[in-house]
Amino acid sequence: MSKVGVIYGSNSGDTKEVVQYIAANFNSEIIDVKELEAEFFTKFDKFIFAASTHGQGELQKDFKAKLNLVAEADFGGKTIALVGVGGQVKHPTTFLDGLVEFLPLIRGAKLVGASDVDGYKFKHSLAFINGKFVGACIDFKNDPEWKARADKWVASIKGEF
Ligand SMILES: Cc1cc2nc3c(=O)[nH]c(=O)nc-3n(C[C@H](O)[C@H](O)[C@H](O)COP(=O)(O)O)c2cc1C
Repeated sequence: MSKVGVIYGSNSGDTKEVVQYIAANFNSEIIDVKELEAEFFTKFDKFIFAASTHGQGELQKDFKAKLNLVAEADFGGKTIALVGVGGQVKHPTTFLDGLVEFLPLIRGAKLVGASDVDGYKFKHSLAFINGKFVGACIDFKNDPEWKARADKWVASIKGEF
């Protein structure tokens, strides 16, 4: 199994906890996006980007501040899976919206890990495209079963990672 580079952005630690739980299933190196440098993208062929949504549907601020590095990286032949953490109860019209900020920047990559609604309730999400979320979607604060959801997602991408 080749090593997976895992990058997360998290305000209060929710996404950090989620991504640590997920990454334990892989041979991985995890970094806080605050530590991200361009060289990290040259070290692996597979990546997981994990970020919460804040503000009015915006990508977590530390990841946003490093999007220039994502835009400049060459993801040709590489595989990426996204993990979004958000809140469907208080933010039902912008649920996980921040996740889509990655999409135009990772065009060269093979994007894997789209997931089903699976009981989540929201009015609108930019991250919900063609009947699927573009990655794992986790409502850490409102979903006591989030680990089962994460397990299911990990099983769905195991063939790719
Ligand atoms: C001010 C504020 C704005 C938020 N806006 C959104 C939002 O637009 N969409 C969403 O899905 N979640 C939103 N959330 C919920 C967070 O994404 C959620 O609490 C998440 O678990 C935080 O994870 P973190 O600690 O890793 O940053 C917001 C939370 C706060 C405090």
